[in-house]
Amino acid sequence: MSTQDSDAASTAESATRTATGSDADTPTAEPVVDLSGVTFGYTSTPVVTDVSLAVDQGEYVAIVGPNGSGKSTLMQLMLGLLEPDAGTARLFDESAVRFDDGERIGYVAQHASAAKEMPITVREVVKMGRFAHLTLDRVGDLNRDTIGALREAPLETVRAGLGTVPAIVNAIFGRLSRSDLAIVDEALETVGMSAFADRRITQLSGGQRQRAFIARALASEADLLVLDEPTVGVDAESVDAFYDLLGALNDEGITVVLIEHDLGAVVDHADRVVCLNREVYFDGPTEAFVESDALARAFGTEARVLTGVDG
Ligand SMILES: Nc1ncnc2c1ncn2[C@@H]1O[C@H](COP(=O)(O)OP(=O)(O)OP(=O)(O)O)[C@@H](O)[C@H]1O
Repeated sequence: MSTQDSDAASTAESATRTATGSDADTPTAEPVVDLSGVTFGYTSTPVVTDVSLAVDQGEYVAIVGPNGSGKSTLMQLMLGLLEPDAGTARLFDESAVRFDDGERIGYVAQHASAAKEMPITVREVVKMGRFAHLTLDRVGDLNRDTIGALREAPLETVRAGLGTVPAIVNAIFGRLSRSDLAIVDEALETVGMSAFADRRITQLSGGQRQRAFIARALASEADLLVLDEPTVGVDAESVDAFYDLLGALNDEGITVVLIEHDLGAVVDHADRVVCLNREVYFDGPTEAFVESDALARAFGTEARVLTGVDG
């Protein structure tokens, strides 16, 4: 496999795209995600072994692999939620575990199930995307403890999906400015959820809920969208709409990294595929992935069923 060639091609391609989000005029020269020789195990047995992987700004990368192959673990290593046992993980050119600029990342966690425990509306979920932009002068008379917790909130929001303490959420909703609220409205409109803005998140279909989380990521004006199996449990029509939206965001320069079990969707939408089964079996353009033997090696016979490819 010639990953170097493909890396060079994707780097060149991404360099031609226009950046948006908080760094609109200053495209990042360093990779957005940079894993080098990363090994990690929950026990003494590694579930991710010697993975090196760089994602440049503007790329659209799908991570695929069989169940239990380490995809979610790899994503958590990318985000600094887990620390490598060996190797290095960097995010926006900082150590991933120390990275604390939550506004740059929109993370849609697998199933986003935490929402079920929080009786909040779609609009409130999306407002949470603005928390990372609140500065101390805008939180006014909140007491010291709340401010301390608040400063943790953006990262917590990113890292735990919806893991922000409700009391803090309530305390800071009132601190959002008019322009914050306009951004929230725009994000809702972009994902086609304006009509559902005041509906509780628990009263949505899976596809609608995922769109609400995408809107939260949009409202945060993230440069990097990281999505862990975002279309699980989502009906076919909503999946198409979801991918249209993701493609449009990527066209605007937002970097997309997603784990997707549906290889048909990967082939249709992603520019680059990383095929994982504890180690990297393939890393390159989607077309080359389809023609490679990585599927068979990483998935075994499962691959044909997943792709509908006979060969
Ligand atoms: N918190 C954890 N503690 C211990 N082992 C874990 C933990 N999370 C995952 N594992 C194990 O690590 C391995 C990789 O899991 P991971 O969730 O990263 O795989 P995956 O490719 O995302 O799987 P799936 O496609 O089924 O979601 C599996 O064997 C899993 O059982």
